[in-house]
Amino acid sequence: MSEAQELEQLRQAIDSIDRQIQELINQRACCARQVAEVKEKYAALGETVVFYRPEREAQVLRNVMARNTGPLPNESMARLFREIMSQCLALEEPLNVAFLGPEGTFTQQAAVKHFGHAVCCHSQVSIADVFREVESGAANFGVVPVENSTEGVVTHTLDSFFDSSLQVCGEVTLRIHHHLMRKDPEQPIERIYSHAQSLGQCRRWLDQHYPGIERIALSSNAEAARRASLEPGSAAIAGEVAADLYQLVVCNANIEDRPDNTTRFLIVGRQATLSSGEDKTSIMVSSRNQPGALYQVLEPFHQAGISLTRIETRPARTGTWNYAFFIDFEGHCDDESIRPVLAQLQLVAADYKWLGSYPKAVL
Ligand SMILES: O=C(O)C(=O)C[C@]1(C(=O)O)C=C[C@@H](O)C=C1
Repeated sequence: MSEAQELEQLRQAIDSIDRQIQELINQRACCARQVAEVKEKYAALGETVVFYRPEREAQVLRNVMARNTGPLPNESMARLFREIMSQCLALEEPLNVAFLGPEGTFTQQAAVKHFGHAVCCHSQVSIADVFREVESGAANFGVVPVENSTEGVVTHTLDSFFDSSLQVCGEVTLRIHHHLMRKDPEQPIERIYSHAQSLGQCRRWLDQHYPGIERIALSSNAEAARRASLEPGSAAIAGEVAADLYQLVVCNANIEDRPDNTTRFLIVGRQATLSSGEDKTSIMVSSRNQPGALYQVLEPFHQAGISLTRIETRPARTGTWNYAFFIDFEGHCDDESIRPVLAQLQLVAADYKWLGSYPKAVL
């Protein structure tokens, strides 16, 4: 057989498989439509029907990864199913998602990674605006950064929970790669723009390569890229999406000081999420101002053998030198093992707020 004949044979096989895949995807979409009808049928009169089910989506993606035999890697396969589910959900209900903008931010990438491409993403200028959009019902969900593995907590996000009724209904992590980008690489660099967090994540690289050059913190990396696209003597540190969006040349790729640089984002919404089997819970507690108070807050976790994934301190709103602790731990508030712990916490804490139970990030 010639090369052309061999290719022709294999391509016919691919065409036939594609037809079957397409047929099956449409069958799946029909099922999703029926699921929507069932949800509508059983919703109480006047009750908002909840189409988006994060716990089920997490289970579907985990199942895909668990049964995958390759040659496609688990994560690539799960990403394909992420998109299929995103399109299926759009048939049930098109979702509006508010994210910390502008266009081209890592938060936008996180939103797409979590919900897939079939949602409508709406850029917001601040974290407070993301919360407001969701609280008012203008958006179904919001996506905000909460912590970075190099630079630590995003305080604005944590503080937004003090006065908000929104719940955490999901988390998503994104490996962050920073690039130095320019409009015209021939021009000498006079200043470098980026978000303060990103300047911090590339501090050592900048000290080594551009020690005397002014670093200017802006509201976002995408804004930094936009400015660099307008000013010939400027460079920006941002991600690939921003470079594409503002047609900048990447002069130095992956300049983050730590190769495992990762940001965690929260999905906030107005609905509680059921248990997916592998969940996390976020709470906010403040301890009484007395000896052993923090110990009392942590003791129930220790007794129940529950692993804390994060603890963060923020000044509380209740008075000077009072503190609130933001605690994330493994488990769902409905789990048998978690319920008594939360009950105990409410007894010992001066203030207690449950922020949400949600599936652990799958992708
Ligand atoms: O199982 C459901 O509740 C569905 O609506 C179906 C489906 C899916 O496509 O698998 C779609 C949207 C939901 O967020 C979860 C899953």
